[in-house]
Amino acid sequence: MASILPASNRRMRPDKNTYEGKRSVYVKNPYLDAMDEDILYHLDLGTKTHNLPAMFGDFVCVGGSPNRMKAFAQFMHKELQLEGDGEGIEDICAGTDRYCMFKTGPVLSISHGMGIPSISIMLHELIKLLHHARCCDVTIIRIGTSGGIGIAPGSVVITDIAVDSFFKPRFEQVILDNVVTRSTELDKELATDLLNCSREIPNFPTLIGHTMCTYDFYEGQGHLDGALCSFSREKKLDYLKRAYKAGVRNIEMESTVFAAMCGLCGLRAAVVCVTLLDRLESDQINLSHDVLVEYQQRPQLLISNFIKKQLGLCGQMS
Ligand SMILES: O=P(O)(O)O[C@@H]1C[C@H](O)[C@@H](CO)O1
Ligand SMILES: O=c1cc[nH]c(=O)[nH]1
Repeated sequence: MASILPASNRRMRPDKNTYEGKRSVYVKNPYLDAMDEDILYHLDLGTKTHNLPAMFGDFVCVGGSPNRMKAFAQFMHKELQLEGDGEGIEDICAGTDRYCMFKTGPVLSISHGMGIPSISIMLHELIKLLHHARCCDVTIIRIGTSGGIGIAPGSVVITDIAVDSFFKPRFEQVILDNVVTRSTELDKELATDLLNCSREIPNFPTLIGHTMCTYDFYEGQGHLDGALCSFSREKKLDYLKRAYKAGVRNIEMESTVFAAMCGLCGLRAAVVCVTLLDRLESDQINLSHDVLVEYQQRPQLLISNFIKKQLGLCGQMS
C-alpha cells in the first residue's frame, strides 16, 4: 500500500526508486530530476504549488466518466464510514475541466475520459504525482464499462491480460517516428484476489478473461451502428467469434495503455469492467437508466469490498 507519510519521514535506499521493503512508483525519464518544478498541466497541479505527499493514498481508482468517479468517491466515503456525508467532496483538479480527482480516506478517484490518448495523458501526470509524492506499493484499478462477448450483460470481467485488435498482448506506442511495443500484462495475484472477493457478493456474476482494447468505439469494435460501416454483419460476427476463441470476453478502449504504463512504472494494476451488452447479440446499448446505473455500480461495489478487506474492515462488507 502507498504510504502517505511525507517523503522526509521515510528511509530511501541509494537506488532512488526503492524504499526499504516497498515497491515505489518509477518514472523512467532522466530529464525529470533536473526540473526545478513539474507542472502537471492537465491536472492543474504542481510540485511547488501543492503538498503532494499529503494528497495521495493507498489505492487509486480510475474510470472514464467524471460523474461516475465522483459517485465512487462518495460511495467510498460512506463505505469507509468517514466523517460527514461526503456530499461536498472537493474536486482536487477543479482548476481544469479535463479530468476530476477526489480523495476519500486512502482512496484516490480520478476520471480519465474516453480512449487511449486521454487516459495516457492522465496516467503520465498521475504517475509523476505518485512519484513526486514518494508513494509506495500503489494499487491502481480501472473501473469501467465494456461490451461483452458471449457473456450475459451485467457480468463483471476482471482482465488477466489486455490485448489489441489483433488479439495480441501488446501496446504499440508511436514514439517520434518509431513504434515501440510494450507488454500489457496485469497483476495476476491482484486479479485472483479480486475474483475471490467477488465470490463473497451474492448474485454477482464475475469472471477473469482477456480484454480487447480498441482505438475506436464504432468501426474499431465491429459496430454496425456507426456513421461509417464498411463491413457486413457476417464479417462482424466472424471477428467477434474469433476474439472469443482467443480468450477475449470484453471490449473497451483503455486497458492496453493502462496495463503497459502501470507495469513499466511499478504500479500493481487491475482492470475491472462491467459488460453492458453481449456484442454477439446486439450493438445498441438500450438499457434503462436504472439498470445502467446499477451495472456501473458493480465494479465499484467489488472494489469497495476489496479495499475494505485490505484495510481490515472486512466485517463491514456490503
Ligand atoms: O470507463 P469507461 O466506462 O468510460 O470505459 C469505456 C471505454 C470507453 O472509454 C467508453 C465507451 O463508451 O466506455
Ligand atoms: O460496447 C461497448 C460498451 C462500452 N464500452 C465499450 O468500449 N464498448
